[in-house]
Amino acid sequence: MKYVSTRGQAPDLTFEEAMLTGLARDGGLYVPAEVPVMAANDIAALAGLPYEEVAFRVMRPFIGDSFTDDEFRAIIARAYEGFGHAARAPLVQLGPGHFLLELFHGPTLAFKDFAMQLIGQLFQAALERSGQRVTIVGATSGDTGSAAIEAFRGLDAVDVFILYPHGRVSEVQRRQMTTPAESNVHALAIDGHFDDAQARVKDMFNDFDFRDGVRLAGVNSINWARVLAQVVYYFASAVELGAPHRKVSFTVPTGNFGDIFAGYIARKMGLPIDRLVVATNQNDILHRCLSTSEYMPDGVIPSISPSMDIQVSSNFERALFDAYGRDGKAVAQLMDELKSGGFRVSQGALQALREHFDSGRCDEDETRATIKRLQATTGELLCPHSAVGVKVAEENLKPGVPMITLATAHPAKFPAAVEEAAGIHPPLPPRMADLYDRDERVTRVPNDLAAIETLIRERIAK
Ligand SMILES: Cc1ncc(COP(=O)(O)O)c(C=O)c1O
Ligand SMILES: N[C@@H](CCOP(=O)(O)O)C(=O)O
Repeated sequence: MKYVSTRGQAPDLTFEEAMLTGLARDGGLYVPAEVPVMAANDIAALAGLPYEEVAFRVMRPFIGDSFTDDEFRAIIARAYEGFGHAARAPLVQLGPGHFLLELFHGPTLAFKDFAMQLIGQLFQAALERSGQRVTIVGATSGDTGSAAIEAFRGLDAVDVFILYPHGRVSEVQRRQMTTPAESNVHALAIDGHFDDAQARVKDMFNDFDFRDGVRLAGVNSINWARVLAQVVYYFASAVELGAPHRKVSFTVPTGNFGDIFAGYIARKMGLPIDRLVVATNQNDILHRCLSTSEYMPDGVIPSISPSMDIQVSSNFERALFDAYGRDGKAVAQLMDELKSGGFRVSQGALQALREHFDSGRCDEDETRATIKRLQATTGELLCPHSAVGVKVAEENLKPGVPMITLATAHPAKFPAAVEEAAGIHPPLPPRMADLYDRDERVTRVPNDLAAIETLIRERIAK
């Protein structure tokens, strides 16, 4: 199994190489050269299996010989043993034909744990084997950072630096990143918004002296292994509702396009997905692009679903690569245009995107109203991101095709917004009850590449 860059100018890599590399050296993102297809009877055979076994069967073809079957099974078992629900990703019915996939039972209460717990184990196994050390950098609007810190804290072979936008994450998210005491964890609060943090991370990957000097690795969804781990719950939930004998649709609260791209991969693998619906908050660049073909970032507006406050959506590049017939040059051209303001997707590529994706937008009042209404009618207390998904899903229900909305975070990560909307304060699980009493450790950094690189070099030299 080989991985190729979306910009066509970087060397092809194995799964393990792509995982440890993060961003391709031409600035692109790695994708499988070919997506393996699962036969309908192999999909049907997933019914009733434990989540871990579904994970093994779905991901195995992408791993090549990077890990043996026994190693990979053991890694998967360790990754999910700390989840607070036996089903890992339970499905709850919200109404006729509408289901919620609860992805927030992992250690940091967001869907990121599904991938991050797995790649924490994969990195550890690969680094032990090679005896190497790496410096992980990540940008976060709140959830990737806490999940990465939880997965990598205390690991000898890794220093982990997480850039989050100062003042723009929830207090629970911030404390999850700033309270771990392990010395290999470094929370950095950047002056700017998420897009700035993500741009600086990509700049570090494109600065080869720095990249090679500190052995840079990435854990954002630029890392293919992140996306792959998320493909699994599309299979697990669709099979629970009757796939492959029946089609299902998914609505996905979307920001960086990683989670919904995982659904797109599941569809390419043969899972009968009818529609993949992109749900955005008021930072609706993806909805606008799919509606009008124009991709023009116009500034991030802070919202009550802060993890989706993104205008430069990293994984959209992977979807564009396919939509442009895997033409790396065309993608590189679009990304150059993005640097100078934005781009317009060609009619052919737009049509290709619309074959898979629908989209919708949910504003702040609608988000609050959805949290309140769902709590009153179903008893389900949604986080604001999941509420965005539910509202957009309701507008896209189709008779005869079950809709699964991804619930991407636990309401307790966003207690202020949830309480304002529903009048209920969602408590943290008991294991996190002392989160507000723990000491915080964070470094404020300017939105300046050289300053951030200097700080990282100094910290890892200690
Ligand atoms: C709670 C939550 N919902 C939705 C999203 C959007 O997911 P993606 O960036 O994969 O589109 C994020 C951030 O990634 C998130 O943290
Ligand atoms: N919403 C994310 C943003 C980063 O996304 P990623 O999936 O590319 O890591 C967050 O919570 O940090």
